[in-house]
Amino acid sequence: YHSIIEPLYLNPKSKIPGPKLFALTKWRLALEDYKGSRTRTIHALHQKYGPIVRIGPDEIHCNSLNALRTIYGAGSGFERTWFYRMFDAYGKQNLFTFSTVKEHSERKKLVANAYSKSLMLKGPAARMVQDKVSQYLALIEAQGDAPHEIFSSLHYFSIDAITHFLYGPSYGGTSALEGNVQDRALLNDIIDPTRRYLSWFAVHLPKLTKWMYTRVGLMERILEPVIPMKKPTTYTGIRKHALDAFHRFQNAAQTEPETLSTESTIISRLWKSHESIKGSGSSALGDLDIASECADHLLAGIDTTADSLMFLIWALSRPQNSHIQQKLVDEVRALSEDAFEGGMPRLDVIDKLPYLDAVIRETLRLYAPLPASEPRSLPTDCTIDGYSIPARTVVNMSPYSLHRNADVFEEPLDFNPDRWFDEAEKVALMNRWFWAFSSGGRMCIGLHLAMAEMTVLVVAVYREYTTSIAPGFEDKSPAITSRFELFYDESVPKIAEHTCLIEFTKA
Ligand code: HEM
Repeated sequence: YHSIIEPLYLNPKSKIPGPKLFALTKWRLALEDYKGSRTRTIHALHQKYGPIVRIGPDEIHCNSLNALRTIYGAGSGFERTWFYRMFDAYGKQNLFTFSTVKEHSERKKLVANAYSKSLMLKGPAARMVQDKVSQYLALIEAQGDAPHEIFSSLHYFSIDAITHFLYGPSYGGTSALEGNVQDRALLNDIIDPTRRYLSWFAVHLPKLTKWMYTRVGLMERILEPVIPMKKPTTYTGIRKHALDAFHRFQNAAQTEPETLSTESTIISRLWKSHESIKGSGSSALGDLDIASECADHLLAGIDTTADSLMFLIWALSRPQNSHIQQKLVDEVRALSEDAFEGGMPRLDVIDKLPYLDAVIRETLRLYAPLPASEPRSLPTDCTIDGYSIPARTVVNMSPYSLHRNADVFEEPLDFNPDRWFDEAEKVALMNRWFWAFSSGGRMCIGLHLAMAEMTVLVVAVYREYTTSIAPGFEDKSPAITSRFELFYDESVPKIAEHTCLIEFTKA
């Protein structure tokens, strides 16, 4: 009764279309996760069953504007699920992992202003981005005519930018672009493919995973050959770097508090708030809360921006897209000298370049760096797309499926920035389906920082260079890891994991 009759015939979710085996056991979807085919399989289920599909006994997946508003609209009341708890750092929750609206909005108030568009366009953050882009150009220049591996170099760029934004140059800002070996090594555990198995274990067998990774001595040695990812596991180095940066900052703040008044970093904002409410009875931030918050933004800001930039440059470099690259080159080379300061693009000017915007938007549509589902749940019953959904059902939507709806995006697998110049009505519809940064209260807080990094780098690169695919890389798609899966361009025959070879030719 409990295993078959109730889930398949009596549960309100039994009315939702979908394959019976997925409705009977969560392990059917877990198998797709293990194979690394979750997102593509769910997309195929939508194509077969329609905009709402049951993907587990207590889990559904949606693909409609109506569901998007109901679940992810501002004030919807839907909460992040336990799934996000694997992003806690040092045993503390943070913006990414809070589930309740109250906890989340209290924390968000402390940092939201620092990520606002107006602060990003001018001031220290904009100068920091220009500085990192100029170091990126120096790296390409130093490479000469040899092909350049942009997966790594763009990760150097993104880690340097986000660490400087969070901690400033003195406490945790990295120098990977300038060749610092230790800082570059922080990225080593990101490229280990076994990180996908570790994610699978952490999500599907969390207690066993925790047990395996906390053993010491003989037991640790016995388990070593069977653990999903050898130690150090993903982000171990980055989390340690983040904690060290926090301690350096804490020392400085305690010994020379006057340094704080000149700092505009995220860590200094959190510290000031921590100091101002300490002892006042309100819930002050603990030391590790600050460390966890910064570590989380650090992790959120590395792969996302680097992976998007890599796909953007790769897509523009493909021979079939040379006309697209040419339009972008024409736009950025037509900019007047006023659009630059110290040789670097001024963010407040290039923010409004229409073709650049379309290229970035199209990259984030087709190659969203976080393409997979974003699980949420509601403490009460609700209705989605006409179906009754019991309280605490896990509901999901994904950029991958939203961005491949052929009724909205014609020829969805084509990289075509020109689609964003279609009739106003069509563009308005595409914008409503565009979901790379999520939406509502839990929308990406780093959106404007990411856009700043991408726009300055792309303008600076295409003002000075044209790019093409390096010989030997023509039939390969670069590929990125997101959770348990590898994502790449599905129309290209071969995959090159975590590598992308590009030739830069000076104008
Ligand atoms: C192209 C670049 C980026 C994309 C496409 C992106 C996308 C996203 C998405 C889809 C989410 C929601 C995830 C979910 O609910 O499962 C998110 C949340 C978040 N992102 Fe980004 N992100 C990018 C860059 C950044 C950067 C540079 C930062 C730097 C701080 C950042 C910080 C965050 C944080 C802290 C959250 C949690 C926000 C909250 O819950 O209030 N992201 N991002």
